[in-house]
Amino acid sequence: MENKLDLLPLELPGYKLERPMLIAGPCSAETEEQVLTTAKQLAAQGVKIFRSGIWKPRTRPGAFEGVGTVGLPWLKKVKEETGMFISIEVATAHHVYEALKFGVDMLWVGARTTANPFAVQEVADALAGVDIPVLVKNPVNPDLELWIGAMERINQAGIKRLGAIHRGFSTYDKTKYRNNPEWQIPIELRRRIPNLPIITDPSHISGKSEMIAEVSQEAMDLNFDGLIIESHMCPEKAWSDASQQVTPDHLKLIMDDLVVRQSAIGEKPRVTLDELRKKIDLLDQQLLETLSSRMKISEAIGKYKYDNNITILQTRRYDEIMNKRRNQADENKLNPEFVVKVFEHIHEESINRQNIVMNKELAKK
Ligand SMILES: C=C(O[C@@H]1C=C(C(=O)O)C=C[C@H]1O)C(=O)O
Repeated sequence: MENKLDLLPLELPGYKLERPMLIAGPCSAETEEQVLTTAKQLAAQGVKIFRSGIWKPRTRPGAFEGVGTVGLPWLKKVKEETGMFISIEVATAHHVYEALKFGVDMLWVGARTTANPFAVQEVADALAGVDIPVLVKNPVNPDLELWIGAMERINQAGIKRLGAIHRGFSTYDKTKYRNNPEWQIPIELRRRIPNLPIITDPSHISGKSEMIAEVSQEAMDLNFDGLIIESHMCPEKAWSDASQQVTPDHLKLIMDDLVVRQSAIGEKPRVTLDELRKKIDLLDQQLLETLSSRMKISEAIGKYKYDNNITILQTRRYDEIMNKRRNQADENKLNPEFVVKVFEHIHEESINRQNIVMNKELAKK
């Protein structure tokens, strides 16, 4: 499928966004005092774009669902008193109209909304004819097409200042992340739509304040364009997402420590990079040849199994292989989880190949 978005740079009036673009502010607007105090502290740290949740989609009923429209005048005040741009999440046409009424500068579509094309279309229709930057969070499920589809809907409504927010993906298993980053998905998004800015949300990926620096650094090293970080004047008292918010002072430390490497490859290091890349090309070639030889053996095994009436899947052998390869990972200084994933894919393909052999043999009869 073609991935074409009609894009303009993600700019705000009178403010050119530079890498890393930073959006910071509390998970939720709670009170006028909390919003203004947090905003002033952030503005003092040089933050230019303030975020705050007004309507909060919650997993279960009964949790704090945001203050709603009453919070919008507080944000307007933030804009007037600090000069920061203000940004909020919208999930319905009503949210869009209210946000625009109160001069919100930038909007984002949340992960749960992105997952629902009807909701995204409603937001897109409400945005028709409006020139405002819109960011689209990845859907909760690791579905790149759904993410791109949501951006296409917003783009088709005429929004050209578009960006993506990578906030990680829900998993049933508990991992060290609140939402698994699955970096390969935003990397693939970058490959497909190179001029689309991608902003990382380390707060929702990590779910804990002490991991935000690490995830932010990873985002920068993957050449993503910005960060959206939840910051609250008093995180432990926050009405939502207390564990993943940082104080404005903590945010400053994170930003000061962040190493922002250049994305372009300069003249001098190119020589060594070229050499290293040649080595990678050669190794990849060897990997492919090895894989091809392995598949040929699988096919021979497939023929043997056909002739001897044996099932393709041999669970005990498969199990033995997986255990061995997992142990060999360490010896080869490889991550065992990575090795297991690779061999799962190899096994799947090996089974497919044997299936094809068996079917061919069968057809000969
Ligand atoms: C190749 C075989 O068939 C299947 C594929 C395997 C593999 O590719 O490593 C292992 C076990 C079987 O499930 C085999 O039986 O050895």
